[in-house]
Amino acid sequence: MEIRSENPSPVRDSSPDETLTQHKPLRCIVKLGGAAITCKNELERINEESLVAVCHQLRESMAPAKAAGGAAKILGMDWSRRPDSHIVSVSDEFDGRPLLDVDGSFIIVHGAGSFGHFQASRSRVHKGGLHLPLVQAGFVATRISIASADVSQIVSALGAGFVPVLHGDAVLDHSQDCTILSGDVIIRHLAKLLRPQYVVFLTDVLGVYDRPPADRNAILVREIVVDEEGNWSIVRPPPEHLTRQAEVEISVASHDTTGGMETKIAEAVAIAKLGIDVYITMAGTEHSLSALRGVITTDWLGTVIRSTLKINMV
Ligand SMILES: Nc1ncnc2c1ncn2[C@@H]1O[C@H](COP(=O)(O)OP(=O)(O)OP(=O)(O)O)[C@@H](O)[C@H]1O
Ligand SMILES: C=C(C)CCOP(=O)(O)O
Repeated sequence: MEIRSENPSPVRDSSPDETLTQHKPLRCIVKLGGAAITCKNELERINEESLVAVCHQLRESMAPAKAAGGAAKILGMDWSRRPDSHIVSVSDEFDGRPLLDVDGSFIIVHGAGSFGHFQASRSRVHKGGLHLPLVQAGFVATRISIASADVSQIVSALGAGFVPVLHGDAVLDHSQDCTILSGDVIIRHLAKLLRPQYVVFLTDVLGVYDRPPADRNAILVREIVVDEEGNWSIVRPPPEHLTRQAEVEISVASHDTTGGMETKIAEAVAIAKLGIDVYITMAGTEHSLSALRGVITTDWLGTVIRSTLKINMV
């Protein structure tokens, strides 16, 4: 079974030789899904409660063992809160460890959610046609709707101990001149280049269901395996427990320009094929914290997507 993303990928695939070397191994690439951190059906509205919860969990997961779960021991230098002052604020517990004292081996990619998708879908930027005035206008409007991030220096930023924060965008494209590049696709390419230990997709539902989760009979798919060819199959619950056996039915919001859950599964499968475990779960829950830590227990709720090769090796 294979799901193909509707959008052509504007990012060129790399050969294994192009795998980038870094100072220390990348622990995790995490997607903060737009469905979780924004109110995806309301134009440009952040879901602050969810975003704050996710940020706390990220900080907890990234903190070195000494600080995990305890008081933050970080040298703060946030001038943005005091624009007329150059005073450096130092947390009371500061004990001489360096600025940004986090385990820097994380990359965060956030979804657009209610930013970008509305503008892009109204002007059909994801379908190409940059010569059309409406598409040109939509291309600009989409880019204005989300703040920019410098993607080109990810490895240097990691090497310097920073946590790169990226996002999808309206981009120029070889095959249809312009399109919308999803954060989900960016993650697949980064995973191929940087080989994180695991990848986490946080969204507004617990994982992949056998049908749209709005259906109250929908069943959570707990585990999907991917073979060497990239074909995937559900192993937990056993397919015979599912109404549609090996298939999942997916609905995508009309203003979603990047394929919604369908794209996420396709990208997650491609990542798992590389031998990298992928966890999809709900943001701001105990399950997202476990996923961010890379510690999955039997009572964990979410969808694990992993390679059959890895399972055979265990
Ligand atoms: N079979 C399914 N299983 C799981 N979720 C599904 C399914 N069908 C539809 N969905 C919907 O997919 C949505 C999550 O996908 P979506 O791409 O919107 O997530 P996101 O990554 O958080 O958002 P964004 O792409 O804006 O960053 C959920 O809101 C859910 O209702
Ligand atoms: C500008 C847009 C709409 C980027 C979309 O990225 P995604 O929400 O990660 O799929």
